[in-house]
Amino acid sequence: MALVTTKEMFQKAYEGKYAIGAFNINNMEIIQAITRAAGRLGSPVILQVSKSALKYAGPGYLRRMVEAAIEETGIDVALHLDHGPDLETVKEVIEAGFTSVMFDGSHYDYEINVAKTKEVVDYAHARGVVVEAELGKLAGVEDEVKVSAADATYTDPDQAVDFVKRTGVDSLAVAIGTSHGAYKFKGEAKLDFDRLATITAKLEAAGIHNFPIVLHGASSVDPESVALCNKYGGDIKGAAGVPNEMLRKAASMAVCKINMDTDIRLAMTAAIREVFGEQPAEFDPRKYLGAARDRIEKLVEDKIKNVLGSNTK
Ligand SMILES: O=C(CO)COP(=O)(O)O
Ligand SMILES: O=C[C@H](O)COP(=O)(O)O
Ligand SMILES: [Zn+2]
Ligand SMILES: [Zn+2]
Repeated sequence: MALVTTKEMFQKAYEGKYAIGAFNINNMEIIQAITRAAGRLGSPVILQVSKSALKYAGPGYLRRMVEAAIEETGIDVALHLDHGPDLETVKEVIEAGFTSVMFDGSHYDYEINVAKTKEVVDYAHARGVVVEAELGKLAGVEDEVKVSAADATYTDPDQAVDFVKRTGVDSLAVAIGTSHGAYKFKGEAKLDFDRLATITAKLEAAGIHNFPIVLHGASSVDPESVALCNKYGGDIKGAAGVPNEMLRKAASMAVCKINMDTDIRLAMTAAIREVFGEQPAEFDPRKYLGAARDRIEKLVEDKIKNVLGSNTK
């Protein structure tokens, strides 16, 4: 019933073999849709804000809207910085009351990623805020890239253990084949679950128990939303996401946080396009934003109940 960190959420999710949904937010309708769905299902939820969403809405606005949502629904919410690029942004959101931050140093050389992540961990932990970091490069494997080259971008299990030990992070985003956006796979969807299992086994062997793993780029890219967008003037071709059964499998393993933004964008756009397509005379924002809010609410409800398994937790 409050703004909380992800600590307890993740431990319960790990033991219960389910995952917490982490949904990107940037306006009131999206926040209401996610928290109302979660509230109805008695599910904890993570609301996450990217650097560009911070710029769009402002950290103070977002925190106050999230507080209003908590007041309305009574659920536990973690307010999280998504892909924090530097310590300065981390400081800004902690100042604004965020309870969790991600520092994404995955594009730096390994030792620099370790050093910068450690700096963020020291700063955040001193203020009661938890930290997610990223290791490995999140990008789909291109058909023409050889296995060895692809290997280099996936998270190395031994490095993951070293990274967690040296930085003291609370959770780790790994690269096992997902990618951001609506175009994740060219052919058949494939995730490296063996690698995920190895990462966990090595962490356990090193005495790091029940360590939460995070899956970015986990939207399933609902074909119905894509079709609606295209039916009403959109141009989204070759979109493909992570199948729900793979997300369920990840949730049953060490993955405690599943990130979804693209699915929300598509649901919102589909609903708005449909209103404009069917009712060209409509110009009341509450009509199309309300329809968008309804569609996002249904999406989140379905994810919580049928994919994440975080209902009544
Ligand atoms: O990982 C994400 C945000 O950090 C979102 O991923 P999607 O693009 O698959 O929704
Ligand atoms: O991980 C990326 C998220 O989808 C956020 O994207 P954004 O930077 O466009 O807000
Ligand atoms: Zn990244
Ligand atoms: Zn991400």
